[in-house]
Amino acid sequence: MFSDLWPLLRPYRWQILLAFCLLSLASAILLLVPWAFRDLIDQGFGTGTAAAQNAQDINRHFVFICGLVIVWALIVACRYYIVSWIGERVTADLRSLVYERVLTQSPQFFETLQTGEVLSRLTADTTLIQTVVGSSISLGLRSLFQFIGGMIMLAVTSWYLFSLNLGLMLLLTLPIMLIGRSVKTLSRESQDRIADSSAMAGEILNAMPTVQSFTQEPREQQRFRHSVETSFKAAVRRIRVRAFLAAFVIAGISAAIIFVLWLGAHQVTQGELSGGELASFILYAALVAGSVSTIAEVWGDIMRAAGAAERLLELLNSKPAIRDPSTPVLPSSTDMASIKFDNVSFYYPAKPDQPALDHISLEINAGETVALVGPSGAGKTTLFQLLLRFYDIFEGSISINGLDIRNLSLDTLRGMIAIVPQDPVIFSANALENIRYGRPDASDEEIKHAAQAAQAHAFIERLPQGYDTFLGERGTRLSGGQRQRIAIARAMLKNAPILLLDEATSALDAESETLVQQGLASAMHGRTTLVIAHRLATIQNADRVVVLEHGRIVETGTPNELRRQSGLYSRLAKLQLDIHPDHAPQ
Ligand SMILES: Nc1ncnc2c1ncn2[C@@H]1O[C@H](COP(=O)(O)OP(=O)(O)OP(=O)(O)O)[C@@H](O)[C@H]1O
Repeated sequence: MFSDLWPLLRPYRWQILLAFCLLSLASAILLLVPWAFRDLIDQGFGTGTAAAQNAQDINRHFVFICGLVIVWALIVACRYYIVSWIGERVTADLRSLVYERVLTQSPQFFETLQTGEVLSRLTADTTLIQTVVGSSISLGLRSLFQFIGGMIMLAVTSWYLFSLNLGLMLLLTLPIMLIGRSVKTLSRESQDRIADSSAMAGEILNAMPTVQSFTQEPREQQRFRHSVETSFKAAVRRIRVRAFLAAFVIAGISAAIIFVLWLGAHQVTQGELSGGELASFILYAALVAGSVSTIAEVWGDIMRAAGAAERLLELLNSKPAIRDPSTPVLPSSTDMASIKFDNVSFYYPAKPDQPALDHISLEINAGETVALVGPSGAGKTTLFQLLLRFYDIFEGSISINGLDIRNLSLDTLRGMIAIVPQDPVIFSANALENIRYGRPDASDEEIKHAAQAAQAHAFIERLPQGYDTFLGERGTRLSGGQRQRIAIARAMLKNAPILLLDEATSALDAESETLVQQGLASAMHGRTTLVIAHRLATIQNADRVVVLEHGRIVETGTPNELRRQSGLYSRLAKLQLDIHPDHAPQ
């Protein structure tokens, strides 16, 4: 498990080595202290020497001990700094890496994993790992050194007492390991529950207006409380086991040491051991006991982090379903684009038995405007998703300029397409930056030009700080129609050869729609455009209309041709256009 994290630690191996050296040094110094005490007791208080000599010896020993402690403190400070630095660094890298992997995932991934869950992994799980890398491991290693050193010094001081002690401790190891393992499982469970509540909160906070308009706040609070309680219970299960582990370790080790000391005390009375030896044995034993209880604690932490690491590695190792081809083909031209859907069939992974598209064949010439029409759920948006290669098709092929899109790099493919989605996203930035999202290197002038074409310029100018006005998270300060116009400006700025409009003007009033249509008409000029529209009035200028129903193409032709037939289009046209004589085509 932790070996999988090694690539993250590798760049900092020199810092780790330095920390390791400081750790060894600090432990070695600490181990010298009881030794100095032994000398102090046995030689400093030694009988038969002159009182003045005695006092000098005591002073010398104390100066030595003070010196040791000061050096020790300095080394501890350096080690603390380096180890915490490594912990923070590795966590920061891990967060960025996980985020980077998540960003490359295809939509299918996000269908099953909620964003709140990803956020919880990015924050809560990485924090656990930070605790372990940034403190627990160093604490554990220090204790391990102290433990090993302490045991060696115990052996040097009294072999007999040491071997007894060692035997008793070995007996305790197995149960400690077993309990540690169950901490890991319980920890994973508790992290999972925390992620559940984050996911729930994330979803609800994104839907506050709906929650409040249906006055569902008490119910949502209840649901969240329930979820938090579940994660609390999972945490309590983990804490219980850890508490038991701590009690077991402290009681077991202390009992072993006390037993050994009891024997030692008898040895002193029988003259087999000096008072100083027993004193230093006690100090070493205390050191060993202290380090064992720290190791147990750290072991619990490590097992807990192992649970978190498992969840993070799942994210790190999940391969995106849609990947670049190993040797992407470079298109000869990206200025113009013809599109060909050849016998395309597609099922969404979540609905494997119901085709979203069923043997679709459609050729669109460069510069042509094709409107996609059809009832809700007919598969219009799906065509866009497939063209952007958000999903791979099961049968047939999609090509641009004669090149199968699976042979193009995702950057090239998506760079050739500008889309105005059904529900445009506005980022928490100002108007200028929101439009610039379409082409990050665009100048302010180009942005304003695109805004003018999308009929967004006038309303942006009227905002309190014009183009510098912050549009709020998810564009809550804009109306639906204004959001659409920002999205249209963004797509226009991208200046790509293919333009996809998914009900791009559905939220506009008739007047702005006419204006935006004019802007769009100039954007469509020379571009291959696919327009999804429910309002047939908006697609009267399309070169061709393709009518979809149940994932199949049922009619194609110019708007006027289709109106003259007695198919689905003419039925829809009768319903929509004939009752709005203003919009009826001439
Ligand atoms: N991510 C998804 N997972 C599973 N099924 C999906 C997914 N997205 C869409 N579908 C289904 O695929 C079918 C086609 O959906 P699509 O969004 O392409 O329809 P549409 O013609 O664009 O509809 P509308 O006009 O309402 O936007 C529908 O039955 C829909 O339920």
